[in-house]
Amino acid sequence: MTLIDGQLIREHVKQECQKYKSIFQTSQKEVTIIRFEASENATNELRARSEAARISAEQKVATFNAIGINPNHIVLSPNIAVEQFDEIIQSINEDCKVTAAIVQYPIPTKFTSSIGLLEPQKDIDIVRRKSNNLFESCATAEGIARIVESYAQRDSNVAVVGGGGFVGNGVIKYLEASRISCFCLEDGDDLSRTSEADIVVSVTGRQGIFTPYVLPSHRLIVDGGFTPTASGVAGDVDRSAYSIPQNITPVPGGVGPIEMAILAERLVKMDLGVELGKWNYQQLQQEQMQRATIIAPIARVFFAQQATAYPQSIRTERENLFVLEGSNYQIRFNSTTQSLIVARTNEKLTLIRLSLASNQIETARGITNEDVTRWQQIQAAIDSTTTQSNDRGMEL
Ligand SMILES: Nc1nc2c(c(=O)[nH]1)N[C@@H](CN(C=O)c1ccc(C(=O)N[C@@H](CCC(=O)O)C(=O)O)cc1)CN2
Repeated sequence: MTLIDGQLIREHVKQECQKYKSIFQTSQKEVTIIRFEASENATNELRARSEAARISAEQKVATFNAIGINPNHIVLSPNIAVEQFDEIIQSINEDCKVTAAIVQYPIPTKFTSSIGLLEPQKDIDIVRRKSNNLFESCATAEGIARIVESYAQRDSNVAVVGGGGFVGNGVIKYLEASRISCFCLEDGDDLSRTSEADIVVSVTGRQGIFTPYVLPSHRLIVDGGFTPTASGVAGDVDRSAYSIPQNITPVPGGVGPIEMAILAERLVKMDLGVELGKWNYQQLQQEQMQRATIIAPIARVFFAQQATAYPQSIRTERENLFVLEGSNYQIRFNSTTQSLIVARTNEKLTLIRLSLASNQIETARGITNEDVTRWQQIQAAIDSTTTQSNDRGMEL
């Protein structure tokens, strides 16, 4: 089983967007993200969906910030008057600084007709549920279809479980446009019919419905569920079934970050009319692995050398966690898991995770060609140690 890393795609698209960042920053364009709080008498299910909307909205804020667009995150009470909400939508339509707007689902029913007022050219996530001349369906549906395309073969058949809903319906439209054979199953249908497919997409939002008992071995499972629970976030696929398919998008870390990548691509298209190149997950992954294969051994040797020659340069963050930090990168060594992590200083994202026990690269994402060049310079500095080092060792 291989876990498909949605963050790898998100980081790739973020990098692609960097060349437009200064244009966005200069123009001071904005994206509005509107979210409703759960009402006091909301059911537990509705509360969970509102919490998912909050998490998703915060991910959007981070994504838009990263590419130089100002996010304006508005949180509304479900008790405001419909006329008040209509005015908010009208002001978005009239404000030329606002490039795009997203209203997070769930949307209280009394506001659903107001969504139709949103200017179609600003509807980046097709929340009006009507395609505009830019996009066919919501970003989640496009992201799921793009992952399926990365794995589909000529004779593939895709089961879309929850295919009658908004996201599922969008997935089917995208797959049909790409001439990928698919069929729809509804929540409540016999899930064993997924055995007719080599790829399964599940967008029911029913946590853990895919247990090992209903899941034969597939080429790919795309889990579009996201249900916050007391013990963490759950997808439609039960954790106990993760080892069965050949490839699976995990929750969290799968479809969520892929959706953010699609929104970033869409923003570039909406605001600048630029269509970014289509990514293929397996190609991106290969590229990242190649870059990580160059960097990981350099990081390993560098950490070992610094730990031996300049032990004072290693910070003990926890009993089992030792950190070497430079102005560009951090190397973290976990003595319990025997793994080495390379990250950028001041960023949480793991670029590379290397298992020292197996010498396997377990994670590789967000690595640019510039990173490879920098690490090759570090390698050159290691090779000519005495000329480059000072009493703290070499700069990372
Ligand atoms: N108009 C829209 N409404 C809503 C959307 C949306 O995309 N457009 N999303 C849903 C909630 N949702 C899926 O159903 C969702 C939840 C979370 C994420 C996400 O980015 N998750 C990340 C981060 C997880 C974390 O920090 O714990 C991940 O999976 O890694 C995306 C979508 C609500 N309404």
